Amino acid sequence: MITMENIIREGHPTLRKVAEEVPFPASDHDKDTLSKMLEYVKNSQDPEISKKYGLRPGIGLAAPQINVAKRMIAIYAQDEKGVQHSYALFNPKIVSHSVEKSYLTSGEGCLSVDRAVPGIVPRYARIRVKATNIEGEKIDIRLKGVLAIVFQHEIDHLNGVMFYDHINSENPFQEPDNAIAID
Ligand SMILES: CNC(=O)c1cccc(C)c1Nc1nc(N2CCN(c3ccccc3Cl)CC2)nc(N2CSC[C@H]2C(=O)NC)n1
Ligand code: NI
Repeated sequence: MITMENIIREGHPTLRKVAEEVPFPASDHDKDTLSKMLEYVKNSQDPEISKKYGLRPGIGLAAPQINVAKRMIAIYAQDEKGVQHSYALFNPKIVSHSVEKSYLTSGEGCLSVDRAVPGIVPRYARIRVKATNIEGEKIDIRLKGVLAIVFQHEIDHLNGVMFYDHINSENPFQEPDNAIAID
């Protein structure tokens, strides 16, 4: 299982690399890695398992965070209706997005960042993502709310981008124009 020892922290060069596309069909090794990434995110949200293994909670994880420079992400999050969503994806790509922005009013955290970095992280409010799931099926999904935010945060990791790269350094709490605040 993946634990915090497997998660690299800011300063490690892999976090600033552009990750490689996963060739198809995905190898059993890559499928196993992606499955373990989803298992981490689920475990990290379980009070007993996260306590037992000292896991920091998260709703998303990208392969570069476990020092694997491949385009793989795992997401386990509830939408605003409380519906649980689970994604283990190869080669996710944002194919279109809204002009309108959104942001988490409490800012963003990252399992590879062992400090709070206060500030508003402007994201696209709605995105369309194409990817291949762990079963090898092509998916084409439209996302909004927290799911849109976590997808953008994790896809950023595949391009060597950290959430705080988006924070306005002059005024970290400046609300972006035309943006939806998400609590
Ligand atoms: C600096 N302020 C803050 O961190 C911050 C502070 C307050 C609120 C928010 C909303 C903040 N922001 C923030 N909180 C989260 N969690 C809230 C707690 N939760 C969780 C915790 C326990 C059990 C189950 C779960 Cl579900 C896990 C997820 N996650 C992210 N991000 C940014 S996008 C990727 C995602 C991620 O997984 N990061 C590790 N941001
Ligand atoms: Ni992160």
